[in-house]
Amino acid sequence: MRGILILNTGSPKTKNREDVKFFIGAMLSDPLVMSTVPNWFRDILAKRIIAPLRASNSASHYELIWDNEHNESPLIYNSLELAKKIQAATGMPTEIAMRYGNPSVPDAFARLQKKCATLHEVIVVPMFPQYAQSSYQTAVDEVGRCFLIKPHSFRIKFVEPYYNKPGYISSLAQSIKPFIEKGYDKLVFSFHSLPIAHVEIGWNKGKEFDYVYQVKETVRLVTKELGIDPKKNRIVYSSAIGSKWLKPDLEETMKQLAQSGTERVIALTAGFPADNLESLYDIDIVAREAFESNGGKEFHFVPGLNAEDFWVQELIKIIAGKV
Ligand SMILES: C=CC1=C(C)c2cc3[nH]c(cc4nc(cc5[nH]c(cc1n2)c(C)c5CCC(=O)O)C(CCC(=O)O)=C4C)c(C)c3C=C
Ligand SMILES: [Fe+2]
Repeated sequence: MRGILILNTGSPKTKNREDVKFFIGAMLSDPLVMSTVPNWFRDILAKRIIAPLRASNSASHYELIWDNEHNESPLIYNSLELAKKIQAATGMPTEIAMRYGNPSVPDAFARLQKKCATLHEVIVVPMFPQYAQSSYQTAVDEVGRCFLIKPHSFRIKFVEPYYNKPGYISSLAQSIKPFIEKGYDKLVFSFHSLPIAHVEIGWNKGKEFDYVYQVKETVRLVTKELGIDPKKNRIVYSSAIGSKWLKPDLEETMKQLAQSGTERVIALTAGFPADNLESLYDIDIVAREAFESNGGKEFHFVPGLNAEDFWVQELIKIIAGKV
């Protein structure tokens, strides 16, 4: 029997400052995330300097987007819902695991084995449509490390970034279409920003590792699928932590669009299939506020694909490509 592991970055255990600090420290002490800092200094910088400095501000953002009804971060809740639906639709045991924090990869492996004693293969599905060393690579490396640390009675296979897969493109198009039909001036595709140094490493390796190429391909294919005017699109980047990161910036672009007379904007992230801090806070709160307070009239946020039935069906087809 095969099993499925839905893999993502992770979220703090709670929205409390201490848990947020722990999560930020874990993320930033990852050499694939903070790669320009010497090894001996990375942990100190991440856990003792940046995390304590950033934690209160970041916790206040989590406070605004937290799923209080389910007492969970939206990212974890959405991932659990997706896993439940995939398991129900395929009959294959399905679990979630996070690169940082919980649920951890070893725990997810154990739960899959508990669900199925005859498990012979686990298909790992990193929930990153575009490749980045700080998202896809570090997550699959973690799965590899946890797999090799002790003997397992199953093998593992990885789903590759699906930035151009028809099922991802058509799902995005389907989620955007109702907003397009109401009329709009600009369609803003937001992606997580990256340090230029990471972008260059990927670009030198080729298209398979080239974040900006994959971002542009996703947008080109969705535009084609929707049959809309590419001149009304904007690609922007959010969450930059420094000047030498990918631009144009989401918030800055929203201000400029509003100030130059754009009235109706549709905004979404095509870089995160599951809603999280980056979509619910950066787009639906910060970008909305930047647009509306600068004279913009209508701001429409397209929710993530999360556990939408049409996406579940298409993701299963993407996963089946690995079977
Ligand atoms: C496309 C996926 C992601 C990329 C690429 C990525 C790069 C990246 N992130 C940081 C720093 C932080 N990321 C944080 C949270 C966070 N990041 C991603 C995804 C990508 N990150 C997710 C899904 C999350 C969790 C969001 C949630 O809802 O919980 C954080 C903590 C939150 C905050 O304070 O903003 C930090 C810090 C760097 C430095 C980086 C590339 C080098
Ligand atoms: Fe991040």
